Amino acid sequence: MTAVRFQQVSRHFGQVRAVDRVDLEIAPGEFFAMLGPSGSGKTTCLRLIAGFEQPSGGHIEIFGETAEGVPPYRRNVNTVFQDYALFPHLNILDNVAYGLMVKGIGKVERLRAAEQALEMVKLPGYGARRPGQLSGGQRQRVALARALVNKPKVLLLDEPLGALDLKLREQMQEELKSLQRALGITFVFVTHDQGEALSMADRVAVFNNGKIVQEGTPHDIYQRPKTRFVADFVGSSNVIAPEIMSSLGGERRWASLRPEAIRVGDSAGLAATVQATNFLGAATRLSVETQGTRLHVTVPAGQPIPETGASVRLAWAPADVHYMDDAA
Ligand SMILES: Nc1ncnc2c1ncn2[C@@H]1O[C@H](COP(=O)(O)OP(=O)(O)OP(=O)(O)O)[C@@H](O)[C@H]1O
Repeated sequence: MTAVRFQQVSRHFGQVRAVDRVDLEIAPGEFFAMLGPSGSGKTTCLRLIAGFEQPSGGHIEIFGETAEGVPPYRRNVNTVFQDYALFPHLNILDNVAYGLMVKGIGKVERLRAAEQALEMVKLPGYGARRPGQLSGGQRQRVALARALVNKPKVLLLDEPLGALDLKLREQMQEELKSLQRALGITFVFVTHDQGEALSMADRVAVFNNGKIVQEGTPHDIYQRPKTRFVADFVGSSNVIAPEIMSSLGGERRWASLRPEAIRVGDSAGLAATVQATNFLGAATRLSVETQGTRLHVTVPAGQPIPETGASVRLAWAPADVHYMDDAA
């Protein structure tokens, strides 16, 4: 059984092909990330699963049932929005219980379920407050509890951590991941943050121009990008032109080379000049120039950092060069 299946699904808005013949299969219990730049069609895909949009073409199934024509509230799916969409005039418990009230569940039962959901997201006892009395991270948890209380089979998350500062975002990434494991619910997560997708997801689909350009485990996507677009978008790889690869003794094809795969020394290797150094804390990022091409190199903390303007030699293991099928 597949949790979510897209067969040649499209969604057009006038001339815009927001989603363009997408095939997709998400397994039950999977943490699936949709990653891509702004306007690449991720949110529209999520809205198609939720039922807020209908496809212009193709077929969608959710747990084996045809989704076309089924309204959002009849799908076993809930969405957590980036802006959380909490009701400011209701207290937290009523916010969380709202979906159950709409379904006609009695007061005692729905408040008990809402309390449980608040415990799940580590906010027990916060029920009497109003959304305005909570921090951003706490509001985010309430939004999550409000979706979980409905016991959806698929939880859709649209950039749910976008409004949080970095530290809180990292903490919530871990919490979301462990909650997902504990509950076994299928999570479909939209983000334009490659670090977030790679660290949280079991599988990632990379979107560009309404299409999935690559799909795989975070490791696959990072280590073996199929195209220049994926190499560039997922983790700032060096993309090296065929002429340069062949002048370096490699194949005459486009290749990607991760900044951390390049070693900097002063004896053997490719001659390069340091153009800039950028201290990042755990590492320093160098920008170097060689044969008219600029490369990025990551030097881990504790190793000597050459000065700007210094001549250095670059080396890497041939196995770290990843040739790409397609130059698009
Ligand atoms: N209701 C709409 N009417 C017209 N065009 C739309 C509509 N919704 C989305 N689009 C267009 O469809 C394309 C894909 O949008 P979508 O929101 O799915 O992208 P996205 O990858 O989620 O981007 P973001 O990260 O900015 O949310 C964009 O060009 C967008 O302008």
